[in-house]
Amino acid sequence: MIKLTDFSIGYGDRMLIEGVSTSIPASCLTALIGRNGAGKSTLLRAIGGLNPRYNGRIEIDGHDLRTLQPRDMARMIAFVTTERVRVAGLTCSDVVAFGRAPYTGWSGRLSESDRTVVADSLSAVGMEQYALRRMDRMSDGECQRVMIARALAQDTPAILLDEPTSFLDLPNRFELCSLLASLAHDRGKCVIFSTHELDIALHMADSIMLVDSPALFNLPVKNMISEGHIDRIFHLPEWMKAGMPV
Ligand SMILES: Nc1ncnc2c1ncn2[C@@H]1O[C@H](COP(=O)(O)OP(=O)(O)OP(=O)(O)O)[C@@H](O)[C@H]1O
Repeated sequence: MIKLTDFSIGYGDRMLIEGVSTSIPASCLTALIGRNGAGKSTLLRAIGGLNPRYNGRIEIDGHDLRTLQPRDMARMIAFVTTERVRVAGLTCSDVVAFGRAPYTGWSGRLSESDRTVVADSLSAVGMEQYALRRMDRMSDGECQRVMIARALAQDTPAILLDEPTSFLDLPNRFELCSLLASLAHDRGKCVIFSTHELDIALHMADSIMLVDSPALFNLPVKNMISEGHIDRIFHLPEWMKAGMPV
């Protein structure tokens, strides 16, 4: 689904990731982890088409990212950032409807089928009853669900999320990750989310991408643990190691 070939990225003389080739498949929930400043957001933004200053090649479903037109790109990848859309007066439904922009004409007018997609997307994240509620009156957890509904409405094979669980309490973190897992497993999407929550990454994801600058490891969770990468990078205390999946 997403393929990096001889991929390098950095700022100035500082390489964050260098000479990496790897693939991230569809139907897979991948957690992107690494220490602070390792380059997680930089990598995610590059894959999402928001940072073209990389070397090598990024392919989405066989298309070179550099050759995709913005509208085609928006039909391939949805990006959920930590920013919240809280424009006064906008309803949740309005915000989710933005996700249909790659499919509507210049007027942005929604067809009947666009409206159905918006309603279905809100329903998929359990927010159908919030459709007409104002975004500026949503809690962080509710807001995050609406932003994911917007990504769903974009109807892309890949969804990238930059730290989607920050600001959420523990039950909501696990609930949100369960939702992401079901999008991957039941809808066949390629879902990549960056996180600092190691327990969530290790217990909820199928695969882990670990930025160990300038290397990038991309392995199933169990291999990532058994090969010692987690221990080496995060220096886990014994009590936490005991709770890791084996
Ligand atoms: N526009 C920029 N120009 C120069 N350096 C940058 C720029 N953006 C980020 N950096 C630096 O690149 C490094 C990686 O940043 P990035 O935000 O990708 O890391 P991260 O792994 O997401 O970090 P965190 O876990 O702290 O959110 C950091 O040292 C950061 O200071």
